[in-house]
Amino acid sequence: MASALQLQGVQGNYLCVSVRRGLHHCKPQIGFAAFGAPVCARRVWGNRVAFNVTTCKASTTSDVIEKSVTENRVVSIEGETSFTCVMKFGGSSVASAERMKEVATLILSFPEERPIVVLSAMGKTTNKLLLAGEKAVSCGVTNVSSIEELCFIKDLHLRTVDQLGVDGSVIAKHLEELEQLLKGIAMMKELTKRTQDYLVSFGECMSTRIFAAYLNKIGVKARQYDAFEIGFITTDDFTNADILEATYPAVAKRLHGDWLSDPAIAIVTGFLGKAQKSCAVTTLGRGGSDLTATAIGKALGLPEIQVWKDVDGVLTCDPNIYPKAEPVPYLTFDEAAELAYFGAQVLHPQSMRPARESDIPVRVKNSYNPKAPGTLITKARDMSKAVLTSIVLKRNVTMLDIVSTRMLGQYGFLAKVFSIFEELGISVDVVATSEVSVSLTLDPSKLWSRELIQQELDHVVEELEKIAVVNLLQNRSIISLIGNVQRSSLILEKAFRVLRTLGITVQMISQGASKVNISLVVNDSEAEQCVRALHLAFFESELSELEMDYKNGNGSVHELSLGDT
Ligand SMILES: Nc1ncnc2c1ncn2[C@@H]1O[C@H](COP(=O)(O)OP(=O)(O)O)[C@@H](O)[C@H]1O
Ligand SMILES: N[C@@H](CC(=O)OP(=O)(O)O)C(=O)O
Repeated sequence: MASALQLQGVQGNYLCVSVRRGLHHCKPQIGFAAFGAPVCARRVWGNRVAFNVTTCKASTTSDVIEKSVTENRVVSIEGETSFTCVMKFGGSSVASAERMKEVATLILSFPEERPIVVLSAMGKTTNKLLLAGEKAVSCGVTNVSSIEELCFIKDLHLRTVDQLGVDGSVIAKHLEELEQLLKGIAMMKELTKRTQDYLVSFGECMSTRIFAAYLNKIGVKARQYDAFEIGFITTDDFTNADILEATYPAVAKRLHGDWLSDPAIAIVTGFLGKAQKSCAVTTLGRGGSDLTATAIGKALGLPEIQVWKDVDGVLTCDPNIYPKAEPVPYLTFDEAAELAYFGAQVLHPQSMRPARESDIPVRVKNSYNPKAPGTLITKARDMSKAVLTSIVLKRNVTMLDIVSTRMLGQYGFLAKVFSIFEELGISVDVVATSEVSVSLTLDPSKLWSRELIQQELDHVVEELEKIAVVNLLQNRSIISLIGNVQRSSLILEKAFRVLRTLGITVQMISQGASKVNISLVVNDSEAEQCVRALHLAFFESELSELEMDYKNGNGSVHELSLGDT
């Protein structure tokens, strides 16, 4: 019974709690009565309740706090007069002075919100910083000042400051330090992952300073924060760090405390953290600002997390592969996580975790088209009519066919295979097994952190060959069909009809335990064509379009009857 309540914190006269495990369907007092506390509900939103603690006995309140703490619940501070939502704007949304002005207008168009704003670096700044770092390794100290990417970054940020009419001093020190850092790299002729993280952090540090200065200039009180200074504690895995639990109470305390003493919109650097052991700046993996936003949402127990992009939400496939991709109105956390993990660039693979843990809805919106409804991501949705939600492509995957050299029925074969991957620290994506063989795919970049170099692959094969016959197949793609796997027969029937018509051989198929994903492995060279044809079959019901597309193809177009889509 006690586990029905999650303490959120005390603010002023209010004690805010999340009511969990179904109790939110009951009156909040019932949940609270689990602690025997005679209190009256002040305000209810979602599954959260704010109680006026001045109307209940102080000793009762501290009992609740103590009990929650000793039961090891997350204690975070939330208050009804503090922030109301987190809004994350990606690089494309803040790529120029013009875009920053539009984002400011957009934020101010929600006067009822008191947002925490998470920003990425401007435009392609992170890529440029990475390139500048690479060039610095070999260009020599005297040539650093003329590295093309450094000049571009300086020019972009100084121009933006100028066009927004804010004081250049907000970024002057950072630009100077950035050049010094690149000179240091040139001198050392080496760019470690740790230095690389420090290097790319300049992007978010500058975009947030410029934007906060602009808001203040137009009379909107804003305060800039570097995530690594306000409690974002991560592992020491530079370039792909993981947020640690200690982050949530620390971030909530800092942001909430500052609001209480001096209310201002918070402008926080996305993507960055502070390593627990070394205390150096870390990054959360490419696209990591989404994760910063959901972590802040969880820390403060906010009612909604908004992620603003340059597309009308999560789409039915990558619009760069197929421009007719359509927005998906609703997704579950599981679907969104799977989609992100299997390569949809639109969301960071880990970003759904904090939102799911705290059951906070995530809205993906378009900052270029704010009226579009976007995608709402929640714990559950009506799946009764859902078949396929989205098609995702992950390219440049390596596949391994591993056949045991032992007799049928040997136990421990799979365990041995996977222990080899564990020892070598290599992530496996998709797996299909029979009694004596296993086919699997390897993540080409270990969650975007580094390339699986040939040397490593050779080493894997060498190890596996001690127990099996191994066939290594490169240049493969995983096509993930994200949707209602309860209807897998329908999805597979339709998908295989499309692929047969195209003359494509599927080299592996796997249905994940998550129940939202069916993965097919094909050759890289065939993958985009497959995605387009599958999109046509699943999301565009006009048979005439199919006929137009396939009339010159190998198979019979009339076989591609769409059935119920
Ligand atoms: N399924 C998908 N839905 C939406 N966008 C996708 C999808 N797959 C790939 N993308 C790409 O992701 C981009 C948005 O993600 P990202 O560049 O990280 O945005 P931001 O920088 O604004 O955070 C889109 O412009 C689009 O090209
Ligand atoms: N700037 C970082 C972090 C990020 O989240 O960027 P974006 O929101 O533009 O994908 C990157 O490029 O990876």
